[in-house]
Amino acid sequence: MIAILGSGAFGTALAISLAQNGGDILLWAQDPDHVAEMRNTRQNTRRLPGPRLPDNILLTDDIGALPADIPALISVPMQTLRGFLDDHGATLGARPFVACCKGIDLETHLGPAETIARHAPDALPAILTGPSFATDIATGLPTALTLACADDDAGKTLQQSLTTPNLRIYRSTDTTGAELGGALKNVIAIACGASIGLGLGDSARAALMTRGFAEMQRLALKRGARPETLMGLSGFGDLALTCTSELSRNYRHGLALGRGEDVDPMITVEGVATARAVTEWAAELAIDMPICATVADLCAGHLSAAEALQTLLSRPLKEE
Ligand SMILES: NC(=O)C1=CN([C@@H]2O[C@H](COP(=O)(O)OP(=O)(O)OC[C@H]3O[C@@H](n4cnc5c(N)ncnc54)[C@H](OP(=O)(O)O)[C@@H]3O)[C@@H](O)[C@H]2O)C=CC1
Ligand SMILES: O=C(CO)COP(=O)(O)O
Repeated sequence: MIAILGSGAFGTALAISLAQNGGDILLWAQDPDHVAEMRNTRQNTRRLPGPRLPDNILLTDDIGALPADIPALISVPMQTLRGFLDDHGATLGARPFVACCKGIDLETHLGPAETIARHAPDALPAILTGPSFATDIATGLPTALTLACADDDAGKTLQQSLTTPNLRIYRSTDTTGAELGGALKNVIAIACGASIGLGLGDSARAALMTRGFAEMQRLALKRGARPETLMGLSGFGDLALTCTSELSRNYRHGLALGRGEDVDPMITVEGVATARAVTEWAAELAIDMPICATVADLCAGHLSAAEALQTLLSRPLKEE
């Protein structure tokens, strides 16, 4: 049995895929009405309308009822992870906690696996990340993800249990590289969306992706990440997906800003808070992150998309 805590689009998609392996999947939502709705309709109409929830997905709002020892996949937005762990970490006790979110905490500047290590000290922290749209996973399209866990034996066990016929899991011990790649690519996706929204074309987007990747590497390597992790699914792979697809909420958020359209504050767009967190953090570490800083200003309304473009284009010329 595997528990998935958080019934958003991603948690639900993972539950549907993992259910193919035959064992029971416990899917927890914080709202009892949401649980009742999913039980009655066998669909998650609020967050992932369409795909049917197989019968071996057991729905619950009782987090205290989780069997001991089974891994808990935590699929809540990054800015709520710390509060979730403070509320439920002790109840969940010692077991693998697999973070399924992407971002950097605004207050602590920690990524998901680091947040688990700090706020749920009894848990074994791991992270599941990489290029994957919830709708692709839920509809059975082939998807490859990285499972990073510093304890390689525990990582191997998780890799086995999270692999499904359509979900191919690669393993890493570099949790820092995996969590920073997943967090930072969302910020660059907002920049790419904005450039397309402004009508700047595909060449400008390729430049932003490349220079954005240079920023991702700069910060991650300084934090001790391994270069090959950044080149892998959780870094380059997810950057490529998110910067080029309108299925991405981060990319669509940027598109709207570029076009001067309103954005919906109820949609989970992890790159907005992460842009701010990473800009503050990079300043503390004296790392140059001009694209991330410009995205932070754009999202905060301090710059228009056209001004953001001008900010980047007017920077002093430098060696690549
Ligand atoms: N969607 C995707 O394609 C992918 C998403 N991810 C990552 O997964 C994470 C979650 O995203 P996603 O599932 O899309 O988000 P959604 O917006 O679809 O759903 C967020 C879910 O989190 C729940 N939630 C929010 N705060 C809490 C809390 N404090 N305690 C318990 N539950 C809470 C919400 O519950 P409620 O409805 O009650 O508010 C909701 O069910 C993000 O970090 C995202 O980057 C990763 C890969 C793919
Ligand atoms: O992380 C994702 C794809 O890997 C999902 O991207 P969005 O959160 O931008 O929709």
